[in-house]
Formats: sequence, structure tokens, C-alpha cells
Amino acid sequence: MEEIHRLSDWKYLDKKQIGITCVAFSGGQPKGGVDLGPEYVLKAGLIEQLNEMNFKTVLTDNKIHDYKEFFPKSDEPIGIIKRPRTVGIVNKILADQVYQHAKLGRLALQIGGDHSMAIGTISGMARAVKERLNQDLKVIWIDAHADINTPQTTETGNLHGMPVSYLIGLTDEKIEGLDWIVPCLKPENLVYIGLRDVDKDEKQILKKYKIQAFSMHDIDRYGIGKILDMTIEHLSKGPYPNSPIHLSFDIDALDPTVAGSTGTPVRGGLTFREGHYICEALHDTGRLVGLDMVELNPAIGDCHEDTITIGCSLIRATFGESLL
Ligand SMILES: NC(=[NH2+])NCCC[C@H](N)C(=O)O
Ligand SMILES: [Mn+2]
Ligand SMILES: [Mn+2]
Repeated sequence: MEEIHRLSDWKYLDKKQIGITCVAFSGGQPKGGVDLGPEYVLKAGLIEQLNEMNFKTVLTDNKIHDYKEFFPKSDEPIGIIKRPRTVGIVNKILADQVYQHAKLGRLALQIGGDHSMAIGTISGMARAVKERLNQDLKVIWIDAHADINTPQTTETGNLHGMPVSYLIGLTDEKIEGLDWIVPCLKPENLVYIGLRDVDKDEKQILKKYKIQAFSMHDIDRYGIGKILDMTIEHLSKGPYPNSPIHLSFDIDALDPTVAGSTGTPVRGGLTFREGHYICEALHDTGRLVGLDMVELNPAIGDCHEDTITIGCSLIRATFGESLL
């Protein structure tokens, strides 16, 4: 039987159990191969590595999910938005999978898959945090992109460029398949790190909602150490300075020379160490409850092994792999 945990703070969290959900899904963007991310990460030995670190791991349904049995028979674009019903149903199920782990006090790790899956992962985690602690979830979004386009501002129609706008609730337009999403993220509870390819309208949105965003320019200026200090300080404002944090890590935040197997690479990104420092510093807060590792696409580039290996080591760093 599951232990009954205290509800008064996040200490109930069983920091030795990780619920892992493998999201072999690529429908939020046009390129094949990102659905292979989870398979490659598991083949690289991630579960064994986490077990070696003394974690008990629970793989959702003991398999990699492609969710294909839930795909609608047809999914015509709605306006410019591509595959809204498919992205919608996958995320609805994913939200529940993450919620189930989180409500049992497990850390939740989601391996992607394209970044549209953060609609589900963060919805599920925020629901669990609300229910257990009556607190709002805080989110750190590591990415070259802001992924905050709305159906009105998107130029590509790819939903992996829009998850944040759905999580915050920036659009009232009810699009079939996506109409179940309940806004669960307040703009002040979000921090971006690594931005360098932000669309014009997205810049307006970041300004309008006063979202804390650290670009590569800011990292050059202050150094990654100070950026993390400022990030954690920002997420410690408000009535619950220790509230839980979810980390959504898009591998394209790293420089393409470091991790090039990803669908929308952008030059001038994070170094290997900067990426790991972020994970280590967040582990040290003791507040991390969830991690998404997304946009690993082994079908792109000729050194996908590096990208997969780095994905694994970022995950281990987030869960506290010690360097000494
Ligand atoms: N998760 C990602 N890699 N997103 C890239 C988004 C690119 C562009 N801003 C768009 O809206 O399509
Ligand atoms: Mn990105
Ligand atoms: Mn992204």
C-alpha cells in the first residue's frame, strides 16, 4: 500500500521514486524521428543509470507510448493549426499519466517527443500540486524558443510552438481537441532560460505579461550561475517561497555543436556545462517535482548518439548525480 503522506508541504514527495512516461509523439511538428527519442534514451541505459543512483523507477504501463490507438481517424487543420485533435487527445491522456505518478508522490520524468507534450505534462503536474498542496506550480522552460505562440500569432501552425500559451490561457478561441485544456500556469510563475529565436509576436506577449525571460545575451552578460540565482529568486516570490518546480528542457536550448539532433536547431546556444549547471542548480533547490526532456530527434544529424547521451546526463544531473 502507498504510504500516506503529509499534505502540508511538498516533503511528502518520495524523492526516491521516479515515474517515467515515454512519449513517442511527433504530431506537434512536421519532422519524423522525434518520436524515436524515448526508445533511444531507454536503449542508452537511462533506467539502469537511475537505478544505479538508487531510484526506484516506475515506467508508465511498462511501455513506450505512441498513443496511436487514440488518434482520430482524420485530423484536418483548423485554420493554420495542424493536427489539433491528435495533439489534444495525446496531451489529455499524458496529463492523466503524469498526474497519477505525482499524486502518489513520485517525481515525474517525461521523455519526448516534441514540446507540444508539455501541455499534458504541466497540466497533470499542476493538477496534482493544486490538489495536494493547494499551491501553484512553478515552471522553468529551457529552450532556444519561447513556444508561446497563440493560434492567432503562429506562423507555422505547429503546436510545439504554442504549449505555453495554452498553459497560461492566452487564447479564448476553442479549437476542437484542445478545448479540454484548463489554464494552470500564471505568467509570474514561469522563467525562460536560453532564448534566442523568438517570433515578433511572441516578444510582445513576453512583454505584455511581464514574463521573466533570460536570453543567451543575458547568459553572456551575467554568467549561468547568476542567471540561476535570479531564476530561483524569481520563483521564490509570493506566499509559498518553496513551492514545487517543474523543469521543461528542450534539447535545442543547447548549442547545435553540442546536441545537434533536434528539429529546430539555432546557433549560439548553451554549452554542455551551462546545460548541466542548470539541472544541478535546480536539483539543489530540493523543489523539483517534474522534468520533461524533449525534442531529441535521432533521425537528424550524424552524431545523434551525443545528443541522446547528453539527454541522459542532463536527466541524471537533474535527479542529483553528484560530480564528486
Ligand atoms: N519546441 C520547439 N522546438 N519549438 C519551435 C517553435 C518555432 C516557431 N516559433 C514556431 O512557432 O513554430
Ligand atoms: Mn526549442
Ligand atoms: Mn521547445
